[in-house]
Amino acid sequence: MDSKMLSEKPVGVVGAGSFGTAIANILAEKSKVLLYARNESVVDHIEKKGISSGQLLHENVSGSNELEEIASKCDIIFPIVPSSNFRSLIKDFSEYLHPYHILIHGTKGLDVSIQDETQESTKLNRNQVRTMSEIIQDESLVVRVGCLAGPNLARELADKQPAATVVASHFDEVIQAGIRLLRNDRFQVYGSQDLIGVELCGVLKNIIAIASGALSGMGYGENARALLISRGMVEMIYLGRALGGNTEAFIGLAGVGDLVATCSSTLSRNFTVGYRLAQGENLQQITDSMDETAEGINTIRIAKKLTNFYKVRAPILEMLHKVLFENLTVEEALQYLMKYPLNVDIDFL
Ligand SMILES: NC(=O)C1=CN([C@@H]2O[C@H](COP(=O)(O)OP(=O)(O)OC[C@H]3O[C@@H](n4cnc5c(N)ncnc54)[C@H](O)[C@@H]3O)[C@@H](O)[C@H]2O)C=CC1
Ligand SMILES: O=C(CO)COP(=O)(O)O
Repeated sequence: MDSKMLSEKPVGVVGAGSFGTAIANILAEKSKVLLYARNESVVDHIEKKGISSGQLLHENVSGSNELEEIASKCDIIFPIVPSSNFRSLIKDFSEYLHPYHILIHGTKGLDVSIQDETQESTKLNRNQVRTMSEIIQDESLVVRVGCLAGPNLARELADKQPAATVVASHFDEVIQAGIRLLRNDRFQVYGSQDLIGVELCGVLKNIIAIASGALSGMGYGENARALLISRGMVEMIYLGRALGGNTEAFIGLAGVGDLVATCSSTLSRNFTVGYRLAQGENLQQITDSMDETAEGINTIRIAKKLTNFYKVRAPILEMLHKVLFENLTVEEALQYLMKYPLNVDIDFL
C-alpha cells in the first residue's frame, strides 16, 4: 500500500470513548478519519457539535454509525473498545472485513471464552485466554494485525502534551503504517515485532496501577510507589513471559513507560479504583459510579487464574485479588507484602 492511497482513504476508529477519540484526533492531523460509535445520538453529537467524549474534534473527523461504511471506506482501522465488548464487536464487524484490511487495536485487556471459564474454575491456561489481536484473527479474515500501547493517558493526549507510543505487529507494513499515520511533532511512535509482549504490557500494568492508587489512597509517598513499581514490573515480566511475551517489551515504553505513567497519575481509571478502595469504598460502589472502563479489575481476576496454572510468583497480584474479591483490607494486604520473604532483586535477566 503506498502513501498516496493512505492519504486518499480515511482511517477508521471504532469506539468513541476517551482513548478512541484522542487517537482519532491524532490521526486527523494527517488523514480524514471516520469515527464509529454504536449510539446514533453520539454520532449526531460528533456531526453537529464536533465533540466526542468531551473532546473537541479535529475538522477531519466525521462520525459513522455503520460498521459496513467503516470497512468499505477504510483500509486501516483502529478498534478501541473495552475488552469486555471486543469479541462481540469483531464478530459484528467480521462480515465486512477482508484480508486487505489492517487492524491496529488500542485495547488494554484480555478475553476469556465463556465456555472455558466457570465461576468455580481456579486456573486458566494460555489457550483459554485471548489477547485482542488474537480475537481479531479468531473472528475475522484479517491477517495484518497490530496494537498500540504505551504511556498514553487520553486526557494528556487530548491536551496535546508530548507523548509516545509503541505500534507492535509481526508485519513490518503494519508498524510502518502506524508510524506514518500517527507520528507528529508531539507524538513519537516506536515499532516492535513483539505483538504479544507489547499487548501484555498494556494489560498487566493496570494491575499494578490499582495497587499504586491504593498506596496513594493510604497516604504513602514516593518510596512506597517506587518499591511497588519495581516489584510490580518483576511480576509483569514473570507472567508476561509465561504467556508468550519477551522481557524486552517490558523494559520498553509500553512496559516500564506505561507502568510509571499509570501508577503515578490520578487521570488513570485503574489508579483511581485503588485510591478509592484505600479510602474505604468497596468495589461495587466504585464500579457503579464509574462511567469509564478500568480494565485492571477484570485483568486481576483472569491473571490470578493464569498464575495459579503456571505457578508464577505474583504476591502483589494475589493480595489485590483478595482485596477486590475476598474482602481483605488494603492495610492487611500491605502488611502481608511487607513481610513477604524475598530478597533477590532481579532474577529475570
Ligand atoms: N483512556 C485512556 O487513557 C486509555 C485507554 N486505553 C484502553 O482503551 C480501551 C478503551 O478505553 P477508553 O476509550 O478509555 O474507554 P471509555 O470507557 O472512555 O469508552 C469506551 C467506549 O467504547 C464504546 N464501545 C463499547 N462497546 C462498543 C462496541 N461494541 N462498538 C462500538 N463502541 C463500543 C463505548 O460506547 C464507549 O464510548 C480500554 O481497553 C483502555 O484500557 C488505552 C490507553 C489509554
Ligand atoms: O493505559 C492508560 C494510559 O496509558 C490509561 O490507563 P487507565 O485505563 O487506568 O486510565
